[in-house]
Amino acid sequence: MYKRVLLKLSGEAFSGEGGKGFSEEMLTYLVKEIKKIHNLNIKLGIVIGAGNIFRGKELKDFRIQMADQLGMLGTVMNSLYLKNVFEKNGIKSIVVSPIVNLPSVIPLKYDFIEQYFEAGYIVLFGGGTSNPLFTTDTAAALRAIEMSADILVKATKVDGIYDKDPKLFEDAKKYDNITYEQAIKEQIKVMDTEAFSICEKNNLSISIINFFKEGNLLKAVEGENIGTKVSH
Ligand SMILES: Nc1ncnc2c1ncn2[C@@H]1O[C@H](COP(=O)(O)OP(=O)(O)OP(=O)(O)O)[C@@H](O)[C@H]1O
Ligand SMILES: O=c1ccn([C@@H]2O[C@H](COP(=O)(O)O)[C@@H](O)[C@H]2O)c(=O)[nH]1
Repeated sequence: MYKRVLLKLSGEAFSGEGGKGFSEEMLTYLVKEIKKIHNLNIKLGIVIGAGNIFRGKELKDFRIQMADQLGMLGTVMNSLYLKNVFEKNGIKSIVVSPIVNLPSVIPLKYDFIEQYFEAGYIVLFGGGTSNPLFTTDTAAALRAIEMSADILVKATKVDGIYDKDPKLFEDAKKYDNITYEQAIKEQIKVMDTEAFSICEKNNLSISIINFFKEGNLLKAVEGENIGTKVSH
């Protein structure tokens, strides 16, 4: 079982697939799935996307730098939202972010992260990389390295990596294992090339799983390859 896990959650984990906003039903499901791994006493960091609010590239009439800043703020909103949901469910968490100065958000300081883990907090990393032109996949790779995670689990809406987008091609074939090199060479769109590259350089394996299948998150943390594993 992995002891230090960085979980990248799609913003759509809050809204349901293809949706916007926050769904009570989805949040109940999310808490149930998180409780299964939180009880294992692992050090858990979470990076949340903002697909349920804004993705920069979806805002067509905006300059990309502007749109991306809205996206990054969306990730902070999601982190705060999740902190509140966790609180109501007896789960201790803390929001850290390099981009905003708000009373419930702590500035990102590497030296303190371990103390939050030791005190039993889940650390919610908001604000992405703090730079436009990236996505939260790259932020997840960065934060995973910074917290010395054993694994980066990307919990998304497909069962893993396929040779082409399975949402568009019915005949797409799934890989159980793939190297970073192959993922980059084949320009696999499930995650940014930058994220694959950071993980490759730092020898951090990635597990891509379908978040919407009950029990998948627990299995991934226990080390089962239920989706696709990216490694050397
Ligand atoms: N080769 C591929 N294998 C698997 N999925 C692929 C592939 N190419 C494209 N995809 C698409 O990538 C999507 C997952 O990435 P996406 O960025 O949309 O989600 P996310 O990062 O989980 O969400 P968010 O933007 O909210 O963080 C899947 O829905 C899938 O359709
Ligand atoms: O480092 C980052 C991270 C995110 N953004 C912007 O936020 C949105 C939401 O993130 P997703 O990973 O797509 O869910 C993203 O589309 C970017 O617009 C950013 O600029 N920099």
